[in-house]
Amino acid sequence: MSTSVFAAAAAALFPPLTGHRSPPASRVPVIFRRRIGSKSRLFTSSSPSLPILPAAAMATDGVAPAASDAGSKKKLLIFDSEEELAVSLAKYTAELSEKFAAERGAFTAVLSGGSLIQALRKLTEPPYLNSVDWSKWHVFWVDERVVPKDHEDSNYKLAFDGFLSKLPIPPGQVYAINDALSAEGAADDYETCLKQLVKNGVVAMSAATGFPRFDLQLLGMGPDGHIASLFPGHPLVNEKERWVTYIKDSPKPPPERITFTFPVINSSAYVAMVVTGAGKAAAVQKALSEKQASSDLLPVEMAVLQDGEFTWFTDKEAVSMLQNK
Ligand SMILES: O=C1O[C@H](COP(=O)(O)O)[C@@H](O)[C@H](O)[C@H]1O
Repeated sequence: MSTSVFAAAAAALFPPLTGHRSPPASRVPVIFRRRIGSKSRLFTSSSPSLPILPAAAMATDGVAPAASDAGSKKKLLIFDSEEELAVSLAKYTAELSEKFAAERGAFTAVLSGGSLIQALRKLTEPPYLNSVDWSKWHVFWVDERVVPKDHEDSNYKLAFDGFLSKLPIPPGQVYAINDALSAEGAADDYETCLKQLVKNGVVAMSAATGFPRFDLQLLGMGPDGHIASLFPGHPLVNEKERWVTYIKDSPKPPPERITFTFPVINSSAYVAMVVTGAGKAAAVQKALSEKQASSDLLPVEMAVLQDGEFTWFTDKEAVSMLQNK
């Protein structure tokens, strides 16, 4: 891949790698930029109290290798095209699959629905089709619509048709919701399933939060800043106890859904937030620039990992409203 990568840090949000900082008063990210490649740009940050990623931890082709588990880190990758994003997302996911398969004998991958599934298409092609150890994969959904599995609105169907049906993942390791149950029943059932998988060691537990710690959550974001089925202004965004909950009045159809809660999303080891297109630029701009009062946070802004690495995979259109790109 003929790739250029720029490493950069937005001083307000992303502390620079070598100590350059914009004045604290500035709410507009000032970009510190260092050329390390050619077509995508990489912004990294960690919270001020946490170690800043060394340049060596950055990608040579737009993808950051698996990081250590210490602290919470944020990265912003900007690709010239969705095609390049898809290539990098496949490499990133394959590397994490290898890391966790070696470390714990299993790789727990959480999928969203929506545009994410199309962005995962490169994993279904060589070299990944043959090089990834698919037998180690355990697949979950961050949210699901309460519809039959063969319904056009089903996130399972979307993932099966576009991704899972092309991969040799053991069917018993693909954890779809029980579509014979009500929304309440399906959420309870999925939570019970997760608890069992924690007990038998397939899903890790976060010692820090007491919630399950998935290896990688591959998430999308709606134009309104929703992630999973956690919508702006909906009380579900404040759920603190449940692992999986349900919604019956989703503003985006269909209305009945089940969803992971923020404590589960935020306990992940890695999150890839995959966001493309100009229609999402306003939400990206809000999430990645000036911080608002906490009552005004979009769901995507509430995705803050306790101890993990959060990487935005974006294209130029999605970041078109950010300043100093
Ligand atoms: O309804 C949903 O929407 C979001 C975003 O979808 P996208 O097509 O705009 O990427 C998705 O992440 C979620 O899983 C899905 O249920």
